[in-house]
Amino acid sequence: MFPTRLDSPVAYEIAKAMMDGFNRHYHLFRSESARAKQRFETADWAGQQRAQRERIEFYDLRVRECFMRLEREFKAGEQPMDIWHQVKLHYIGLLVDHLQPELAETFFNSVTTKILHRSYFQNSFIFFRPVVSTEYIENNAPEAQPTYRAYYPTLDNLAGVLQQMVLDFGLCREFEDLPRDAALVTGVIRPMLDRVKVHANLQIQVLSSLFYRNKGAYLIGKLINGFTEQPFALPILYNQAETQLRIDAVLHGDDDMHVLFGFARAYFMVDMDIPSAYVQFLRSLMPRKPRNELYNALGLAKQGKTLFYRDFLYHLRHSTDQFRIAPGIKGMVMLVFDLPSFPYVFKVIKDFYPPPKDTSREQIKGKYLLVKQHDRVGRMADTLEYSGVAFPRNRFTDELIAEIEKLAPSQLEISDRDGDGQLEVILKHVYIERRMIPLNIYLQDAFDAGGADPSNSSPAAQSARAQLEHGVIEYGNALKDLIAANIFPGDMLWKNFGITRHGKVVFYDYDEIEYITDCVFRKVPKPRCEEDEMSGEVWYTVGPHDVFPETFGPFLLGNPAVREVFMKHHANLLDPAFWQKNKDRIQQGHMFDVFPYDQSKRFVVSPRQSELPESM
Ligand SMILES: Nc1ncnc2c1ncn2[C@@H]1O[C@H](COP(=O)(O)OP(=O)(O)OP(=O)(O)O)[C@@H](O)[C@H]1O
Repeated sequence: MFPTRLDSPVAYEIAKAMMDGFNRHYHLFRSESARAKQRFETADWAGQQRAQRERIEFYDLRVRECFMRLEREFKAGEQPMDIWHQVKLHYIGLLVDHLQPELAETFFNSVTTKILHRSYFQNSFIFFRPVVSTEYIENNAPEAQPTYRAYYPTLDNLAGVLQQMVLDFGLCREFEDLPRDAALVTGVIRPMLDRVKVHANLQIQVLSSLFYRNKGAYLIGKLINGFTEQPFALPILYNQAETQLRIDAVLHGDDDMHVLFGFARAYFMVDMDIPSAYVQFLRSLMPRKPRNELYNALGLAKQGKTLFYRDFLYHLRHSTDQFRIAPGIKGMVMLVFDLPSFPYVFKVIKDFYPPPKDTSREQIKGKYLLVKQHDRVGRMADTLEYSGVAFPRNRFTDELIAEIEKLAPSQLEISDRDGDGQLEVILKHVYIERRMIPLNIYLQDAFDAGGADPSNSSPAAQSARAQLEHGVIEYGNALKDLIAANIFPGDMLWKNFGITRHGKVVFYDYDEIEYITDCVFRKVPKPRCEEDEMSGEVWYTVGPHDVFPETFGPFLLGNPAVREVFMKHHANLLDPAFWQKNKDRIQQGHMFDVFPYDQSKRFVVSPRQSELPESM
């Protein structure tokens, strides 16, 4: 299919313009990420959040810019296919020795699918899989940083080496007491080397850029001894007076790392020359984490999306089960389905929403976009948004097809789009997110196993009680973290939250989300007369942004065991004054800390804690 001669000058020019477009994108993306260091050093938290939000837009802006240049300068859309084939070969040539070839391939796909008719990108014209390897890429420029640095401590000088390792990041802000912190870190790391043979290769490898997010900077590395590798992260935060730095904890082991890099958190800002090398290093720390999620965590969401789709197609080819309506209570706004063998759910916005839902497709998309751009503080699932997704028809249950036909007919096409004789289900617009156990199901399982029955003391009932307690406490913690992030979930029912593999409660129903600062928290007014008191109806006027926290109880706390746990840990969530106090703080410009790790891991819990919503 490809030409044997590259004889078109315009083809080279188009390829070059496209590569220039990508290089400009990565340059801007990287500069913005690199500036995170300075924002951290000057404690510019509002700037850090703004940059995190704005950087998400960069990719689409650059794709549009490049598309317009190609149309303007080369009438790209009118070029015949044999010229496009030459464009691709030239582009591949330009990828040799490129430091971000996989990202540049994705950029080519984004631009060409905007220009060319669908039939071209069906026939493998775009990069369906990587053409250029990302292995062993190095930047040999003299000023280039290596991807990671290695340190060779002994058992005796570990603290000194750790101290040097931190200083090598050259942060222009003093530490309160770095020798103290290095000793504390040593206190956690040193026992990992107790009772094991110390091998000749004992070393610490650390990625050469810090990972910035909100008010923290994270040093990411691993301790290697023999064939054992122990991943760790050191969060660097400000002290209480916000004048000097300190190391706040040592996060280590699988769970800590997965929570830090979780899919429900904002993307990190990292100054990287060779992102694939960062991903490879991170994967050595978290081998079970899909590469798409690591690219996402690094802010390279388009690459994450590309890799997710490749993983998905690969999974489809190597599985035989059928898509089905997702377990749990059906949504009023979203039609949700999943493939049992695959850990994600697919969400389609319905065409009709029954009362009391008063919304529109555009409003719902707006809310999902808000979440994408907002700091998700580990409590709101990230979503991947796709349009025109095709699935094999024979993998859909008839029940699911009937459900889509009934509830979202405008989104559905069943056809043989690419003419290969296979019927496809093509969905116009889909959100995809990690599958969790809906919290209502999680609690129901605990009830079914006797967790809410105080007279049952069997081991199964005790473990169910622990499950119930964990779910309810974590639910309240999730609400409080959302408050800290200025988010009011709107619909707080258990079914709108899920439990992750690591036991975190995460919110996933965004259509009624509001900023806390837009809400009006009110006490339920006192009845004016007996008639008011007896009335089953709401007798007082309610504004569109009014929220009455005292009324949450009847919806949430019908079960006495649930009520008991909730009231013990989170009674303040039913108090309008609590919500109002936090709203005031946010309005005064305060940015709460949200820690991607358990409080018990912190070296010092500062008095600042008492100012925060109570879970934190
Ligand atoms: N990430 C997920 N993991 C597992 N199940 C999910 C997930 N997202 C949604 N579900 C299931 O699909 C149902 C509906 O999803 P969702 O709450 O997003 O829809 P909705 O239409 O916005 O709901 P509502 O009617 O409350 O507004 C949930 O109650 C849950 O059972």
